Amino acid sequence: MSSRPYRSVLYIPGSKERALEKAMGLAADAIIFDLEDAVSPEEKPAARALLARVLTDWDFGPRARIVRINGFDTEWGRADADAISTAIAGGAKVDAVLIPKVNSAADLDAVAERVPGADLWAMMETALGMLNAAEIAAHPRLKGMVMGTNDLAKELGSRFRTDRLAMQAGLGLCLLAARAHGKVIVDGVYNAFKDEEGLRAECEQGRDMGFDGKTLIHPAQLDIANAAFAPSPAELDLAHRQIAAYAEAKAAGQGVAVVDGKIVENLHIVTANALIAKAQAIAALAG
Ligand SMILES: CC(C)(COP(=O)(O)OP(=O)(O)OC[C@H]1O[C@@H](n2cnc3c(N)ncnc32)[C@H](O)[C@@H]1OP(=O)(O)O)[C@@H](O)C(=O)NCCC(=O)NCCSC(=O)C[C@H](O)C(=O)O
Ligand SMILES: [Mg+2]
Repeated sequence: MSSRPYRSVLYIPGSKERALEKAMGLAADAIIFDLEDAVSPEEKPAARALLARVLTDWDFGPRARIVRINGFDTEWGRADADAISTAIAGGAKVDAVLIPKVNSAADLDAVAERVPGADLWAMMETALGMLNAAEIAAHPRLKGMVMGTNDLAKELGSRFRTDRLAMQAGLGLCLLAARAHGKVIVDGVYNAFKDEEGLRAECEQGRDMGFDGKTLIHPAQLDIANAAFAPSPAELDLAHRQIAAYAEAKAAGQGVAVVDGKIVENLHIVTANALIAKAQAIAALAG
């Protein structure tokens, strides 16, 4: 699995130069430069050219750069892929290409062939994609998955609920698939970008389920996601105490320690070390 943090993954319409400029100073772990749904058909050619320039000339620091292209079932998809491929060959820094509405591993093959120079990420947002999540996650070029909960709700005909009951089957299937194959997985967006409490609750739900972070649509959502998906001081304190107690137990010839009334075994030490490594990666990102 990636050691790079993906707590906050901000979508920016590829057509909005001002927002792209602003992103260079925002506390996002990763940016999705969007050519798909946030860009109107009329704006797509200009957005493609703008992104090629921006990704070559501008400095986005440690933020991961992910470009969401249009699907190959649209008139823009192949031209997007070719433009990104050419830009990469010309020096553009692109960490990954994000493919929308992935239904099967074959959808990834088509893009993989056309963009040899970047990792692939998949938007998980169709009913068929949910059912094929395991083969999609197993694709050798795939490094990450992004939940597209708006499109999924549209396909399911489901309604928004704060507990996201209708999403649970799909979220769970994709999480299982991503974890089985060691891939990054990021939760869907929270549309009401002025509703801080609602966003915080949904971030915490996603974090507790096991997601690496949340996709976001507005800079005002960054701090909440960054806080929710980072290890808390209390969690880090517990991790250090577990490691110390387990080392002591082991030295005394025992396989199990007890901390705060709960058993600590080797598997808990693996989790504790992963948590500390995550905190260190976040600190390194902040410089
Ligand atoms: C939602 C918005 C349309 C709101 O835009 P606006 O009204 O302009 O917001 P503000 O005036 O509050 O903006 C304040 C400043 O912040 C900058 N800004 C705004 N949004 C972004 C952004 N995403 N990244 C970077 N900077 C941003 C503005 O430029 C202002 O800056 P300044 O001029 O200095 O004051 C807008 O936020 C927006 O377009 N968001 C992105 C929408 C988007 O990308 N949608 C597609 C992805 S979601 C999706 O497709 C999900 C998935 O596929 C699914 O199926 O679920
Ligand atoms: Mg979508």
